[in-house]
Amino acid sequence: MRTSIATVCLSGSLTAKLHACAEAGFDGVEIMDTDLLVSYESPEEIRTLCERLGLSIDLFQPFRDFEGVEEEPLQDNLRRAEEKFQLMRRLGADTVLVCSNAGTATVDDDARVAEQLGRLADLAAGYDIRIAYEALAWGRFVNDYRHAWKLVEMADRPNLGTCLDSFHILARGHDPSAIEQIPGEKIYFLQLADAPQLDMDVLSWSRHHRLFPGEGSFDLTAFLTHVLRAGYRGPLSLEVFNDTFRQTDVVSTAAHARRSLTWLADRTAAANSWETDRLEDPQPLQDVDFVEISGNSLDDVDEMLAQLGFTFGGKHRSKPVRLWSLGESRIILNEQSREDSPRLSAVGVRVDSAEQAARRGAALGAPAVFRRTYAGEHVLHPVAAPDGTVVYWNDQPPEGTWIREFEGGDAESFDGSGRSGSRAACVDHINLSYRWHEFEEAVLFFHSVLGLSSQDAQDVPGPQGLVRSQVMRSTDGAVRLPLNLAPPTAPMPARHVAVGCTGIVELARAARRRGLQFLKVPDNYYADLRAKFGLQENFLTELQELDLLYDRSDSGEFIHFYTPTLGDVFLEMVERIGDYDGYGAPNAPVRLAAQRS
Ligand SMILES: O=C(O)c1ccc(O)c(O)c1
Ligand SMILES: [Mg+2]
Repeated sequence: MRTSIATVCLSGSLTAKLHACAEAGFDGVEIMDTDLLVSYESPEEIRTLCERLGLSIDLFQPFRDFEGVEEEPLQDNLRRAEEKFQLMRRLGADTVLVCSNAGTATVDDDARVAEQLGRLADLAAGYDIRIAYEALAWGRFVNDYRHAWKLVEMADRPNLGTCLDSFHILARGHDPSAIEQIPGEKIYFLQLADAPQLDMDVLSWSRHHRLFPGEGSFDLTAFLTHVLRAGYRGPLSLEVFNDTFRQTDVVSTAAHARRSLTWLADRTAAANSWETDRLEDPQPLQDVDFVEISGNSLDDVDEMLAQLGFTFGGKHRSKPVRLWSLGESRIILNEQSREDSPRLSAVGVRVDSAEQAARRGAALGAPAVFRRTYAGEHVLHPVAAPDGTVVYWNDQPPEGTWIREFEGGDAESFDGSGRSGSRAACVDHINLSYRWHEFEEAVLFFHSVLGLSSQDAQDVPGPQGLVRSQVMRSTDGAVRLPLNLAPPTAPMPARHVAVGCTGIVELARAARRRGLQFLKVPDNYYADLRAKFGLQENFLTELQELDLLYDRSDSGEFIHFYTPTLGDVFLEMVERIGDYDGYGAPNAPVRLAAQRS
């Protein structure tokens, strides 16, 4: 697989972009005219730099609005084109992108448009240039790839082909299967972009909200399958217009972009049982092994866990690390940390093969994390998520491995198996928050490295604007990670672990007796609950006395409460009744506001 990327995806000067593309391992680039015209380097200097960096210039995009015009403007368009062909000769680029006319077209006549494209191709032939004609989703008369291909076929020139762009095809809901009817050698170029499903005008959607493959909701695996079945063998090129990516660090965004193509090629090969470009398959996730909270003094967290009814599982025999558990939920407190305040620092998941999972992570560029282990200790293979949260894979039952390294736990109720108490508790979900420039990369990481799939994002009103919440989960829901994105200037929301339990009302009452203060819920909330659900008065009073929150769906009920925030982390206890499958989203504004006051 050859890979390429449009320079418009990235931030900075053209030379900085080219260096970053080479460093990320791309084979080539698409250069947009604007990137060149704002550069002080001559076309020859850019050509030499690309050669030195091992990058080919796979596509150049120098003008718009060529075809579908009357003869007089066409003459001027041909003149413009010839100047750009001369420039391409200096640049060493041999394929030019011509987008369907979105601005000046007045002629809706396929025969005349095909004839005009033919004249352009004949002019380009004198410069050994190929024309790749692309249907923009908002083209005036040509906005469907099948129409663009028909015009190319009608013009019938040896140096005229088409450029397919997944965004224009999938955003319009056009069936991509007809791609297989285009001869592969006539598909001159392939541009790939994912996008979230948005209900907005397609031009703004395209210019601001495209995403790298694996981060949105387009079925790019099926799309690429059609293109490869057609016989296309050119580069997979990313053309992702996105305001965030054009502001983030160019080197890390280029690496992030490159990983999205590794993921897409792997999943497409896997879906078709092709041998090439395959990685190890993602390991199905069984459940959450543990969650780790770090900080250099975690006494407050110990106290809070004891108040919640967690059992002390012992101290690690060689490190300042402690274990607490409630049922199957295990929380590790790690004081080997330079950070003052507690933060959620690691998540362990259980899989069939930790080594295979680690190999897939490495192939997708997830940085390996070194954690000191001593003789006889279970060796894990952690990697870092984009925000630094460490992810561990474990393929052994916890009682057979790392649990044994903890000594001096509460033997009465802690049976050494990692389980404690009789409550059927487990980690229900882990809520992670991201800064504006980390979010998409985190989605790609959890999707590609851990094999989690995205559910539809929701916007939750917070005190400083909408917080985007997107749940990533394993197929059976055993591992669920709601990811939160705060508005750019708002403080980062704290992260939290939600522990599922039964008998939450008694659990809350016992925690109160042990002195735990919950996050205070306003009385107005309970008046609203009464109006919304018509709850029994004594149940409502019980909820209110204990600061419990409540939600109900067609499939069940949800009762939950939050602890105060310690440093950057807090806990939530949740009880799911029936088949309730959400996260209490209607209550999130209450939590976000309470945490700010
Ligand atoms: O938004 C645009 O103008 C634009 C330009 C070139 C492309 O290949 C494209 O997909 C969109
Ligand atoms: Mg395009």
